Amino acid sequence: MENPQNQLKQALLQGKRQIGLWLTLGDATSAEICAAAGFDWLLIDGEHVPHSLDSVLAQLRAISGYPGTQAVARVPSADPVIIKQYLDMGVQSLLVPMVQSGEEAAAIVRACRYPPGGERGVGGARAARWGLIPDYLHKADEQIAIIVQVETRQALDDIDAIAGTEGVDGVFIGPADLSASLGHLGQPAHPDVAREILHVIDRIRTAGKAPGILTRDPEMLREATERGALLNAVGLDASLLAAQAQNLAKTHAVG
Ligand SMILES: O=C(O)C(=O)C[C@H](O)[C@@H](O)CO
Repeated sequence: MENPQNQLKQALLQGKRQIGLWLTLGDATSAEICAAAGFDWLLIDGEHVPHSLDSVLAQLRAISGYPGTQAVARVPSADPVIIKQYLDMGVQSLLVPMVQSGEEAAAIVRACRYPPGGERGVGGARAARWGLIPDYLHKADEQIAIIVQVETRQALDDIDAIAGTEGVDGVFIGPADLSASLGHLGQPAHPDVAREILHVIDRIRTAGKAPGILTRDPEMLREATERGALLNAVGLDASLLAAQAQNLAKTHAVG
């Protein structure tokens, strides 16, 4: 059995834009429904969703039945122990929130790599198909995509160091937190925020890394894409369900 190729990482290296959806329901069936819908990637959100490791694993398994759709998982924090658990479950594309400096980005890269290049602990696990992938320990690092999230003023101030960190594959902008940090809480499309986002995309591209963003704002999506954003999440599962459910209820409301 071969170590699975990370198709998302390959696509980003080739400069191919990838369209994704944020999974916030924490449920394997809804993850599978979204995988069947045909997105290039789905984000299993371990930061804001009340997940257990088991529910992350169940979603990974559900998505793995759809080879055209890649799973990305967001850890709750940059804790190396949690990163190790996600990687051991078979996550190959990792999103790490709230990265503030080049030093933090370098520590995340070390947490994702086996010695001597890093500090990932060694354990037989699903990632290695319980020992059935020959030489997994020597093949794992190259298939892991490390995507760090910048979403504060402090991170923007160190963007060149963060994006320039060896081993970082992509830098993902979080407009909700960034707008809060820039003094525009709840206004991710505020012109000041939009200006910073486009500038950051330029810096990420200059560092030779893949820029990414979650935005439901069509104008922001268009501008970010034109500037070179490659990893573009365009919606959230819960919001889709909420909007459609409300529409249907309104359509059939009596009285
Ligand atoms: O700051 C952001 O934007 C993100 O990191 C994404 C949010 O966490 C997501 O939950 C949508 O609001």
